Amino acid sequence: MGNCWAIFRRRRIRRHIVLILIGLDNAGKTKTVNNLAGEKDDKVLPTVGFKAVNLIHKDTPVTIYDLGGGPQFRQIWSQYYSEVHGIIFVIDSSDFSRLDECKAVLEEVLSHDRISGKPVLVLANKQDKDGALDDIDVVEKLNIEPLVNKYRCPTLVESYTAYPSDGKSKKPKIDPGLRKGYHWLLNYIVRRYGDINLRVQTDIHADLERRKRLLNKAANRASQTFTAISDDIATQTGFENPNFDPHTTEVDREKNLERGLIMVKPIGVKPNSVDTTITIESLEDTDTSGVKPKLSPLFGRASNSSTVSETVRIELEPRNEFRKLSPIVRRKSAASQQFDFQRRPHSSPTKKIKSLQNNDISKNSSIQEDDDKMESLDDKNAGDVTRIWDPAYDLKHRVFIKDVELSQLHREVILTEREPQTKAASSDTGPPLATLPLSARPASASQLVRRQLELCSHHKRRLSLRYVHRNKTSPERISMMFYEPSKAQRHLDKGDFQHAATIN
Ligand SMILES: Nc1nc2c(ncn2[C@@H]2O[C@H](COP(=O)(O)OP(=O)(O)OP(=O)(O)O)[C@@H](O)[C@H]2O)c(=O)[nH]1
Ligand SMILES: [Mg+2]
Repeated sequence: MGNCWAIFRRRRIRRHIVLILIGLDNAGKTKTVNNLAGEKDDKVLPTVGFKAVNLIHKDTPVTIYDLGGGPQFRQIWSQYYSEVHGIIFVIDSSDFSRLDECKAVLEEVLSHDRISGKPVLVLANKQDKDGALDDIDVVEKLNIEPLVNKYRCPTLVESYTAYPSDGKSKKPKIDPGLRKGYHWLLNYIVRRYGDINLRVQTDIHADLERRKRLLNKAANRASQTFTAISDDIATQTGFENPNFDPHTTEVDREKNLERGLIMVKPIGVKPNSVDTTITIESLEDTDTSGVKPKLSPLFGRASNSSTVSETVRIELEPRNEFRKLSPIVRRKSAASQQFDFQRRPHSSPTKKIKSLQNNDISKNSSIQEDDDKMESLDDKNAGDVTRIWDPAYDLKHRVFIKDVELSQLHREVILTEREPQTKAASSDTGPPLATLPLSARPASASQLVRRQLELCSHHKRRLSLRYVHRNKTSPERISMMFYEPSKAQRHLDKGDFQHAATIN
């Protein structure tokens, strides 16, 4: 009865053994796996990436990943380590010049925490060549014994020759050394399948968790903080402001500063991060009692409480989505346009303000979408670190919502002027967009975001906002809000948002 139960249990376990076949390039890995699979191969080519071979061993399916051994492919080996039950490491035992490299690579593999402890078959290939090292020499030259003891890898070293097919027999012969080694490895795994597979599953799960954590981390890193300070600085720091007024004097700007006009300045920019979030702060200070606080960028006034500072964190859509949301205001009266885009301010507008005296941009503009154009411009400008201005688009204004360091992933909004809405009825841009609000071109990042909200409602897009409430005495409170657009609205207010959850 006990025997029956043992047989029943053994049958119930569905085994699937996964092996990797690695070693330096030209060691003969592909030739070896072809031998094992009984495949004829007159000529083998270097493996680019990997090749998966499925075999059966005593009713158990076996998958062997034959990985490319070239230096450029070795870095992908580790991606397979978690899911393998055993390792086959092939050595060209006739190539003495690469023994040191081989030793270093073997140690790197065995020391990997997803490999150490797993069974390893070391195959000393090309025994047919003159002077080839046999298995005992290989153990000695590669210092295999202390190595496998150190990393607790049950190991067998076998010497063999991966035979070429002779053309007569259907299947290539399998060298007895190879056969012996292969069977040893599979039998070892089958005997301890429960333990080894548990380890494999645990490693796979841990990898998935790690990947999730990394993704979350990347998303957090992607959050950039921008503090509202002024349009001038906005231009200097990557928010190229098409409404930047070159006629404003330095003194005026100082005054604006005192009045708390919005400036946009990235804080703590980390290279390689993606700017998916813009934070605009409205700060109110007790010392500036006579000064009216800046309007909250999204929802009217900042808090009236003198001690509270409010941070509005606006999650923008990912780049593609953002592009769809981005406003394009098409200019119709090109003749009146005097703006010199070749010499428009880039990184330091203050020095070039004088050159922009002729700017005569109408404040009466509205928003239209033009995805096709945006698409082509997006392609054109992908990776545009230096922001070369293309005269072909000289009637358009660009607003870069990113810092230059984040060049690969920058977002851009292209704005050109358009005639007032009354004339726009005959425009070629389609009727639905005519209902979009007439408003001045965005003067700052906050206005730009407000535009996104307007478009969001117009296009019935869902928008989520993550709020961070701060004050000087209590800890930060983070809450999420969602906006589900139901009807096109000219203005959005706090009441239009659903309060979804308080995170903290
Ligand atoms: N003489 C001899 N040549 C062999 C033997 N095994 C493989 N070769 C030859 O060695 C060369 C490389 O073999 P591959 O199987 O492509 O080597 P690999 O390890 O897969 O190389 P990569 O895919 O680049 O990592 C080929 O020309 C094979 O014909 C062998 O046992 N004896
Ligand atoms: Mg190969």
